[in-house]
Amino acid sequence: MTTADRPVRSVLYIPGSRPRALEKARGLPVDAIIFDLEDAVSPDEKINARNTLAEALQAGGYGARLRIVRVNGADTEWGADDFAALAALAPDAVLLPKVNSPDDVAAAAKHLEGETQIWAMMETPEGVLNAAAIARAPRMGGFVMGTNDLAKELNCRDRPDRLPLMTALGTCLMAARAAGIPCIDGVFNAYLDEDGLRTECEQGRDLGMDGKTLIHPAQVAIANEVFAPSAEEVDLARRRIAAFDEAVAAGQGVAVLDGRIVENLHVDTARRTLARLDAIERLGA
Ligand SMILES: CC(C)(COP(=O)(O)OP(=O)(O)OC[C@H]1O[C@@H](n2cnc3c(N)ncnc32)[C@H](O)[C@@H]1OP(=O)(O)O)[C@@H](O)C(=O)NCCC(=O)NCCSC(=O)C[C@H](O)C(=O)O
Ligand SMILES: [Mg+2]
Repeated sequence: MTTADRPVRSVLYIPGSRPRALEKARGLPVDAIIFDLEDAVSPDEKINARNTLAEALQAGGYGARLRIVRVNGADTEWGADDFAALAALAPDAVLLPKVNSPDDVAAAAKHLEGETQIWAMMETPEGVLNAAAIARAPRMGGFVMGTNDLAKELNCRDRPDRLPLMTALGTCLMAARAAGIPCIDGVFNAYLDEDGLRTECEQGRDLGMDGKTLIHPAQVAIANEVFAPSAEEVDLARRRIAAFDEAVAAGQGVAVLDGRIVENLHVDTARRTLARLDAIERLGA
């Protein structure tokens, strides 16, 4: 399974400075973990967090979960040392904060060896405007929406329907899809509000997001459920494929199911739904 087609329904941030949380994550059913050295870690904990995280990653135990390390920006006093530490941490991907242009990615790529991918935090207006080029930059493996920073930069209001963020979410999603990389939705800050989280996950799923970034274990089950194909979607996918196969066998190019047409492109979507289900089941196994 490549990172482009593996499930990334639940992507949990863990501050690198919290040993208990780093331990707990080994048993959480998350698809991916962002081990954070940036905004979840206070300046006086930065060096300690890097060392604590190195110990945790070297000890291992994270199984098939995608291991992503978010470093501090190259323009900060910690960025260069974070990057230097990556060789020993050997994560699947490094997540760059506040990416503004493909040049930011190219500069980071020069310091990486092996297969390590680069993922980009999409959280600045300039980054969003350059999303298509960033998505095609060297080693680019995925986008993570930074909706808190975006809201700050846009000076927009915090609305439950996220209307002010829709342009940025749609632009980044479009760029990610054109480049064939995943796009993960931003965090829902009220981590004990299950109904609010579910509504926002549903919205992200409706938009086409691949998963949700999370900040607390209590959010994992809802993201895993919403970003997996539902029983109804799986049933419809199977019936569409069967109806189309039957139509083709009868010499027709279009089938009709439940009063709606089914064309080739709907069958592609149906097959993708079933492939997603398979990938989730394989990851669980
Ligand atoms: C929000 C928190 C500070 C709450 O922590 P805490 O008070 O410890 O919560 P609980 O007591 O309810 O925790 C229960 C147990 O769960 C473990 N735990 C808590 N959080 C995590 C976690 N993220 N990963 C793994 N495990 C976690 C606790 O250790 C407890 O375990 P146990 O002792 O066994 O019972 C805290 O959740 C937290 O710090 N969350 C992460 C915050 C974070 O990472 N923020 C930065 C990312 S958001 C961002 O920057 C996005 C982007 O850049 C943007 O711009 O939008
Ligand atoms: Mg941010």
